[in-house]
Amino acid sequence: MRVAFVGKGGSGKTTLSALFSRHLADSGAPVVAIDGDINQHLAYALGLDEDDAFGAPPLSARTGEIKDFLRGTNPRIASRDAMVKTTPPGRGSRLLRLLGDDEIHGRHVRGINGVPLMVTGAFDEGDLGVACYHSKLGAVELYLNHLVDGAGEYVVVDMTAGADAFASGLFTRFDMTFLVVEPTRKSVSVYRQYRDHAAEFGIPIGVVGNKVTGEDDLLFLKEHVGDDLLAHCVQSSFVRAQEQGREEGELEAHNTETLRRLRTAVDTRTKDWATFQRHAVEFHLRNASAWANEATGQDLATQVDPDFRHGPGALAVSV
Ligand SMILES: Nc1ncnc2c1ncn2[C@@H]1O[C@H](COP(=O)(O)OS(=O)(=O)O)[C@@H](OP(=O)(O)O)[C@H]1O
Ligand SMILES: Nc1ncnc2c1ncn2[C@@H]1O[C@H](COP(=O)(O)OP(=O)(O)O)[C@@H](O)[C@H]1O
Repeated sequence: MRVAFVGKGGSGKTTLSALFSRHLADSGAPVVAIDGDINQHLAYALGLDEDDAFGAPPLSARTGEIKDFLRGTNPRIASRDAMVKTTPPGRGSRLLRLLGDDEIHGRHVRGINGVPLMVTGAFDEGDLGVACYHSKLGAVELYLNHLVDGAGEYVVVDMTAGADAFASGLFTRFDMTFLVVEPTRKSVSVYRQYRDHAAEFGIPIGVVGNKVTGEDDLLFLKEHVGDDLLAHCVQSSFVRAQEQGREEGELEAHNTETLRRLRTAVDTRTKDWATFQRHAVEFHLRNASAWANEATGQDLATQVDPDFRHGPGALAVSV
């Protein structure tokens, strides 16, 4: 199952992505966390020392190689240059198992305190004015498009909620999207925007309140978020201590219960591979006509393999 944490910057996406990934990993579940936030902090939130480097290349540094690997022998994708981030898998494409023995997991995953993590890479000065952050997310979208994950396996992506998420089909690649919302008007307005986009495509979302300090905060969230409010985290002295470099205490019981509820919300979803692939194709065709046909000089609609059925059955025959 794939889970995204989105929200306004500073709302606590990274913190909750780290706590949730750790919660899953501690239970023994296979999990891959992915840092897709413009502020690349997830490794540190998982406990990497501030002075240490992550130690594996960011996905965005190897988008070309990743395209070559994933296109495999798919005859509809002639080269890496013809493959864009929305190019859906077809017969001959390489499909991935979670944490499988393949070059993407092998090269890009590093375990941080027991949580396998991949990172998209920082938006650096070289990118200013020449690229948008969504270019960094292309490899994540390709990874998710080619992954065949099962129940009880988890991918947790820490992601910005900005327009970048909607620049491709990335926001449709998840079984559940958790919107992290603080009890503030700004945070609620980001929720409303995201909710409206998600509703247009039938994307399941749930709101997680965060940094709740009392009854007034909770009432504010209930009033503005209503039934979308799945659970909330209270202001956490455990999180604050970690931020201050102190490993002490345990996560508050209320917050642990919230993590359990989030897991239940994910576990009660059922995978619908046909809809997943339909969305992939739909967004590929949109991107093809909006910019990608022109960018590649090809008719990218021909990349769609009408006889490909995504899911565990396709994995069995993948190269
Ligand atoms: N949604 C959307 N709308 C308009 N233009 C877009 C969009 N997505 C990507 N692009 C531009 O296409 C170029 C390649 O994009 P990416 O590097 O993100 O990805 S990929 O080619 O799909 O792998 C790249 O342009 P250049 O930076 O000029 O190469 C992107 O800015
Ligand atoms: N429940 C919480 N209790 C205490 N501090 C929190 C909580 N959630 C987030 N924070 C703090 O708020 C700040 C922003 O959180 P972060 O996860 O980096 O946000 P985002 O990823 O959405 O930008 C960090 O300093 C983090 O430690």
